[in-house]
Amino acid sequence: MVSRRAHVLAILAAFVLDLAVTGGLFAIGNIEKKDPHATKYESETSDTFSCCLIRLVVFPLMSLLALVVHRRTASPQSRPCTATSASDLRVPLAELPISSTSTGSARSNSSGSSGSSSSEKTVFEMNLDHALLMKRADRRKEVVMMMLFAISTGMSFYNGIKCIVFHYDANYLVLQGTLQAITMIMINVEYFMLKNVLNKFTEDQGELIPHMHMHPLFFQTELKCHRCAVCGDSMKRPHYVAHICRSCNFGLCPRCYKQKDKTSAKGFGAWSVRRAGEQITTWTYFKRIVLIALDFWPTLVAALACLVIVQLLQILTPNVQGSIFDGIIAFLQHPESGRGHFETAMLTYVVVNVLQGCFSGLKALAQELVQRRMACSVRLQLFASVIRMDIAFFDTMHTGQLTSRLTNDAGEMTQPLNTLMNDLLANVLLLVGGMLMAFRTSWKLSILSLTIVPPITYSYRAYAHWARKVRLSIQCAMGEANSTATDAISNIRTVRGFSTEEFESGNFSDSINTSLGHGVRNAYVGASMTAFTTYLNLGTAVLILWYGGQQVCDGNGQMSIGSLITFQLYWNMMNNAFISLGNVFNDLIRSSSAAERVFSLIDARPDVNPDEGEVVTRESVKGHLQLKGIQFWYRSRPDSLVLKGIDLDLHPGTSTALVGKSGGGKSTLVNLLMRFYEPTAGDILLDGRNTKTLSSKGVRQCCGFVAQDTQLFSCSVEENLAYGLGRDYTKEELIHACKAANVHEFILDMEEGYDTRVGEKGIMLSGGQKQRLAIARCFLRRPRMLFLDEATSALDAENEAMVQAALEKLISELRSTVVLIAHRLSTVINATQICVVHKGAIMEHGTHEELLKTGGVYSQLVSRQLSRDASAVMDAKGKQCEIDGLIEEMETTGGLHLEQ
Ligand SMILES: Nc1ncnc2c1ncn2[C@@H]1O[C@H](COP(=O)(O)OP(=O)(O)OP(=O)(O)O)[C@@H](O)[C@H]1O
Repeated sequence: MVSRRAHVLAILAAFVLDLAVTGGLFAIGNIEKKDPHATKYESETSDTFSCCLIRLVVFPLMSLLALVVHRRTASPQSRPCTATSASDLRVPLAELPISSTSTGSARSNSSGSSGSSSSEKTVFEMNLDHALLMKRADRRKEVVMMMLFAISTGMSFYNGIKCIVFHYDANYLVLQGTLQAITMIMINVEYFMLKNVLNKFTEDQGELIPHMHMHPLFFQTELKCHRCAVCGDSMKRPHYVAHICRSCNFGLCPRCYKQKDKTSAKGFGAWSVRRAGEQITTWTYFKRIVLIALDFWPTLVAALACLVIVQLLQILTPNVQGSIFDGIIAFLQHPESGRGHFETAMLTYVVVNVLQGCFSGLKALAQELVQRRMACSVRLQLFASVIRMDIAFFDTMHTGQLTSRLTNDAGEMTQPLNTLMNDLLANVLLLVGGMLMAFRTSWKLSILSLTIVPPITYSYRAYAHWARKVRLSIQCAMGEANSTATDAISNIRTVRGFSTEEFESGNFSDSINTSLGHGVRNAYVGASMTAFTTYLNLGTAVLILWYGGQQVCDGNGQMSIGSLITFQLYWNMMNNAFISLGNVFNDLIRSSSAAERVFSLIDARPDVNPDEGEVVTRESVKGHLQLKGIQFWYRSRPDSLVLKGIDLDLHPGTSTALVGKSGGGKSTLVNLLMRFYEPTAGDILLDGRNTKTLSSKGVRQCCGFVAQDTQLFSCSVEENLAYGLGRDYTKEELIHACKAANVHEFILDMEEGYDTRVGEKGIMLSGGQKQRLAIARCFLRRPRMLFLDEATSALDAENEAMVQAALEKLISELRSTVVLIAHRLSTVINATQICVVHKGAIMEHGTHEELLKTGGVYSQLVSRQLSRDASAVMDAKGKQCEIDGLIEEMETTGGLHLEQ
């Protein structure tokens, strides 16, 4: 990082150089006093001198003024917030998630932070006030700097015009011309440096919270449709506040920001996916995209070679065209000798065009090939990275956002190659080549024309900076719209059931309209930019034709008609190249926003790398699991300790049932055993080895798992059964597993048997059928460790008994270690040990008989079931099991007649 002092010293050096150049021009003017044109020299040089002095005084003073204006506006003491700004903002603050509870219970409920103090509200208000003041201060600073920019542009134009009317001495022509050109450069360099140093002195430092994110975070309002990178929640109305990183795509909602002082927020580091100290800019993404393209370097080199040839031919064309016109004029003046000149020029023109067509085709082909391969490579990398992420990552990431990154963003971010070659490289070549040729044709006209370059450059830079933010907002809004649509469509039955179609449409249109709003603003500003640059170009064209035409009319041989036409063509070429370069910025910026999202995912690394650690296989594992002092909290809820020191010993060939109230932590425990998450404290040992040292992929390959919400893929029954098996299987094996899970008959009843497609997420099957398929999938796997999370909850008593029997067989045959979570006592009664999990701890454990004897929670549960005390059941699911029991009993006693 360059220090402020270095910036100031650089500006002083620039001023000294400017003064020296002006001194040089002035001195040459004085040497030539004896010349008949001495007065003219003196007046021109003294004029240059006064302009320089104005620059040395006015430029720093204006910058100082901008600094003072910024400081005074940004200081809360000197400018308290007015009624129409910050105080207005304060009023609805009570509705914000982090507002104090003192304002009412409804608010405290919505905030979910009943412990918030009123001082927190003040800090939040202060942040809002500060953000508002900084915004206003920046705007005022920009107004002063715009005035300075207008002055520097005026000076630049003045100097350009002076260059062409200046009476050069033949002896010092090169020196004087060079000094004039340097003066023009210095005017722009000084403005640029002053602006930079001013930004350095006025920039907001942000807040660095290293354990959360490696770049400083800035409090910002109006971030509608942006999502918190940690909890995945959208920023809330009315101010849509977030603490965002200006370097990468990271934003914290106020609620997650409140966790910043807690040590438990350590896990948030997974989101800071950049290497330490790396500053992410458009340029960074640009470099990375180039690096991806380099993977296909032979085709790329061919495309580049063709491009260079095409551009060189294009640069040659105006020269040949000028020669044709000069040839025509020579032919008119001297028909004998002029004809040859004309014919040679025409022949050259034809050859150049034929070659240009041929190489353009080759370039297009090579480029298309590289681009398609690149898109493929990015999508593969992105998916590979996403699919390897921790489950915790998916807890905080919305499916809609992820798919949007895979499809839209991944496609858009590969566009830069096109932009890079067709626009950037091609136009840079045209610009440089055109400039050299233009200087060769008329250096004075060239300097005059170049005066418009700085205003266009600065305008594009400012626009590009602004447009980047707008593009990001548009993408966020589109991502939000995607998420809403995905949510609504995948939960369409719930949406229809609750008649929330209008609510969902409202949410969708909210995001779409936000994106439209940003797009419309972008269109207006973009159009103004186009109009501005068009007028600048038009002015320059008028100047060229006016001054060039005069030189041709003077007839002193300084310029021929052909040269004027050639210059005009070169100028048009440079101009078009320059305008296209502006579009390059826009395209690169658009792609860089997409790249920002894609690379942030490609760079993300899981906390646990599935391939790291000692490899274990089904054959080498016995399945003895030991849990020692396991503690755990979810990263997205670091405040609540879900497991509070669990100790358990699970022997091979045994089954352990986890029972207890909903939310007690049973599924979480199974998730840890499956290594979906790593324990926050304590160790899990597999056959005496800490699982942290084992490859999580290997461990999972020894496991079978049936989740609460049975997950099937949109493919055939057989493909679902063999999913992730990793070995060959026989039809007999498959049928045996299905028979054990009592699913074989039902599969055969379907039209296409094992080839029947089950639909998206198994939509064509009933809950019980899906569960039985998932159990059969586990049986086919013959796992060392089997985890069943309410895997039989949707089965009737008969089916459940059959599955139980199959489980018994699995345990005795394979000596598998089985952990099952169930709410029905009938499911757990035969387990080797039963653990009652309550509020993250194991309250009691033992066999059914042992637990009945202790007279604890378990025995109370059993006795309440037996006494059919419906009001004393443990939970909603407890009620369900009583009803099941009642139904069974009534069926056997003949008291219940079910309609067929
Ligand atoms: N992905 C998650 N992120 C944050 N908190 C979670 C997550 N999953 C579960 N929790 C919380 O952890 C606690 C324990 O949940 P868990 O699913 O382990 O309970 P359970 O005993 O299995 O409940 P049930 O019997 O209803 O399935 C609950 O308070 C729950 O809200």
